[in-house]
Amino acid sequence: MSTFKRLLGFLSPYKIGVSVSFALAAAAMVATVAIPYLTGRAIDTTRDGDRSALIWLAIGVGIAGLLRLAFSVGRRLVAGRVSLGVEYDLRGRLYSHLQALELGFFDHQQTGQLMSRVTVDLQAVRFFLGYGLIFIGQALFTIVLAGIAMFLLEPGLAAIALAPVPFVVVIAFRFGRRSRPANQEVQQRVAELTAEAEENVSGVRVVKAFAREERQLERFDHRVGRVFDQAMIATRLQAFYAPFIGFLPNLGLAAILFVGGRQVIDGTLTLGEFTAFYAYLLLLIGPMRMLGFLLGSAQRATASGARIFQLLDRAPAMDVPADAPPLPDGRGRVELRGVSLAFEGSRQRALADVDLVVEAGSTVALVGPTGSGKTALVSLLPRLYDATAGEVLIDGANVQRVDPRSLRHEIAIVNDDPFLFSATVHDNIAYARPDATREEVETAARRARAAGFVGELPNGYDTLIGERGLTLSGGQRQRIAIARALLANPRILVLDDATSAVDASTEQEIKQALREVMAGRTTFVIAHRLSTISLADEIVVLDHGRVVARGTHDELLDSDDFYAEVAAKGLPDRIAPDVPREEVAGL
Ligand SMILES: Nc1ncnc2c1ncn2[C@@H]1O[C@H](COP(=O)(O)OP(=O)(O)OP(=O)(O)O)[C@@H](O)[C@H]1O
Repeated sequence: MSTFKRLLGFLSPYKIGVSVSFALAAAAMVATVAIPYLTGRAIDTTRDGDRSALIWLAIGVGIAGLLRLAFSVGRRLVAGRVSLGVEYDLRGRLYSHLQALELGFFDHQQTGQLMSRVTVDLQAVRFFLGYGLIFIGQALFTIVLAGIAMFLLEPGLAAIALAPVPFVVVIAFRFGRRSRPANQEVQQRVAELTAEAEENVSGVRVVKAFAREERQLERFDHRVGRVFDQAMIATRLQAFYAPFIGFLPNLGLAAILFVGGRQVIDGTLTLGEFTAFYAYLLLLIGPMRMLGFLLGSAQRATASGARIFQLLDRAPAMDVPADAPPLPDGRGRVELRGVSLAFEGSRQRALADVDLVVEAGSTVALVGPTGSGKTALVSLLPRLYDATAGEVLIDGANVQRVDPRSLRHEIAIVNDDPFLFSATVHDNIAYARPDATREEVETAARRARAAGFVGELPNGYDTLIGERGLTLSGGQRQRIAIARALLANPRILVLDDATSAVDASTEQEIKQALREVMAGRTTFVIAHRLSTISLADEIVVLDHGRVVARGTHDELLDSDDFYAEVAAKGLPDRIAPDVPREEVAGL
């Protein structure tokens, strides 16, 4: 189905509104078309010296004007509602579609590109569907009505006056064909520009830190220039075609002045008829001029529509069975059977044939060099990604066959750079459980060792924290995120470098607290500090996506050279051989 037809589909819930708009537009045009007729009659009446008829004709013009006003106001109100309704629906559809898409989709998208679709493109579509389409209808209706009126008045003159219309139609179509690709490219470049702006703002810290403002400005300028150049191409097309379309009827005007004027002189046409005729022709020029602009907006809407459909047509890649049951009860036993994971667009497997059983309630540390697949492994548990091969089971249920909401309810992940919303501390901690009481929030914060600094914030738990929690330090953000995870009371807790930004003594404190909260739930710890790793009952060593060793810290130090090397090189608090592990770990 063509993009245009699909766009019209968005109007289907508003059939009544659209019909009423068209009917009101038509009624307004009938009133408009009546005015030249009445004016012509009035002029002839002046010649005949009929004063009383003149009054009635003047009243008639006034009434026609008022009707036109009333119909136009009504049409704008109804059409405005349709337009905003389409915008409302489209926003909702786009947003819920984005929510339904799997995480992997977002890995390959620039935020600005998505933003641009839900703002710039959506505006173009809603303007056209709400207003443009009706204006086009109104313009065509005016042309037809005025044409009929002219033929009724004087067919010969009408034929001359309307002679340019076929040319207008041909040129308008040519314009449409040429401007569509030009507009599509403009929209694409605007999206690139939005993406660039978005990156500049999000990356402002790096930009400032490296004093690269000028380079960013240059890049931005380049993008702005690209938009400018392409928009100029579209503007040139518009600048040539739109006035040209408006110019053609002027030829008719000149011809009518010449031919019609002679007929008046010869006495075969009254002055009134001639004036009416002339007024009809003037009436035609407006819509014809508008037609060029409106067709341009139709092209923009189609270009934007194509970009919106690209997004809507991207089906979620993560299958969820229709009647997926919730995760069965259990205490969080995790089993990976022959699991492999290859990220989209990546040739190497991030995980390769991993077999792993983590008993309920135990704590396992994942250790391995950077890029060895630790984060990849834990992201399979809540189905942030799907294993390419093998099965991930939680309490005996394959994660791909249970309801993802109930699954994710039972797993909380804290990572090294947690995202906090622009909301109060309370709301951020209670994100997974908005109904949590202040007392519960405070308990979670205490356990995460966040209560201390939250108490010092200007409004305590009601302090608004800025976008991405910029007003908080990295370590503070991590502690809020730990509190958020604890309040969710999950069956499985994943701490992915979750304490990397807190100082050693705070980490000790958090650890003491974590020992309490880890009791009774399965915990995965990814950490580079030996002190954190030592919290684990068991350590799993990963390398290049494979499990290369597992055991306790002592076992591995003795038996596994790789772990010994990772421990020695990768961990800052390298242990002296004679210091007991508990001491190093601060337990
Ligand atoms: N979303 C993604 N898309 C494509 N490739 C990815 C994605 N996430 C990770 N990778 C790749 O998968 C491999 C494993 O990454 P992973 O994040 O699991 O490593 P890690 O062991 O957690 O590393 P680190 O200790 O640095 O956090 C890496 O080669 C990485 O480049």
